[in-house]
Amino acid sequence: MITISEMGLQISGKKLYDNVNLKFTPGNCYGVIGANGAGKSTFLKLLDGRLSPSTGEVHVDKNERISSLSQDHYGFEDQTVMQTVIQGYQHLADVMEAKDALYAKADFTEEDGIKAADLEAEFAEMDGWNAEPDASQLLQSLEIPEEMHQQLMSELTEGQKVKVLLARALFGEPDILLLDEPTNGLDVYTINWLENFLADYSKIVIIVSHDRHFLNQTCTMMCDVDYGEITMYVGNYDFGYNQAN
Ligand SMILES: Nc1ncnc2c1ncn2[C@@H]1O[C@H](COP(=O)(O)OP(=O)(O)OP(=O)(O)O)[C@@H](O)[C@H]1O
Repeated sequence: MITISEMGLQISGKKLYDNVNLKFTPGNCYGVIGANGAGKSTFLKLLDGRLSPSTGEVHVDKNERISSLSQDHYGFEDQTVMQTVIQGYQHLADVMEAKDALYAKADFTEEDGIKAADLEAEFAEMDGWNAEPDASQLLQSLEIPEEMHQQLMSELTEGQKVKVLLARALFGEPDILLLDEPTNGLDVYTINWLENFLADYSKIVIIVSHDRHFLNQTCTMMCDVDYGEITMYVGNYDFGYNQAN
């Protein structure tokens, strides 16, 4: 769950939000709407900790993992497709790497054995043994075939990169999924696929999008950012629009 209490934010002397109080609960998909420059993307940055509020609090339950869709299409050029997806679950990727480094040691000590056992337990708890098959399945359902999974991101087309970054965000069932303009650069087939994926998702999803059709298909709640306030209402985009007019 995410709880926002008396939250305010000023950027460069400009008040963006004032005294915002909201709760986000699992099983809901929230659409964030508002005029250009109202503060929709900045709101996502407050949720995933890239920004801190000037006043009040943004509280995320301990042990809840947040995953954000990366907008940086060229940020992973020297990684393989598979690495890019798995690193979306950073802690899992770190444990995988630490384990591999330990086993690669020429002078593996008793102490290393104890460390390795701890890492193995943590790895199993995160369902690490299924990480590659799960990532592979996710990629294939996004039409990135198996023979591309060990290719470097630099070898992919722009459209393929967008799909891999989407797989990276969705990988490992994050507790909180933040999607800023997820339909940008996606073909109609993939947009439909994502709509179906989100319809079945039981965690918290928060989407910033100008794509009204997509918001109508996916959202159960809307957050309207307007003049420093964020108002939450039940329903999808059209439902809220009809209520307000
Ligand atoms: N790091 C920053 N420094 C200064 N101003 C910023 C910074 N980040 C955001 N802003 C300003 O805060 C306001 C909100 O920006 P934000 O990108 O959140 O808006 P938005 O609602 O997502 O807009 P759009 O729909 O155009 O993407 C804008 O006026 C923007 O210029």
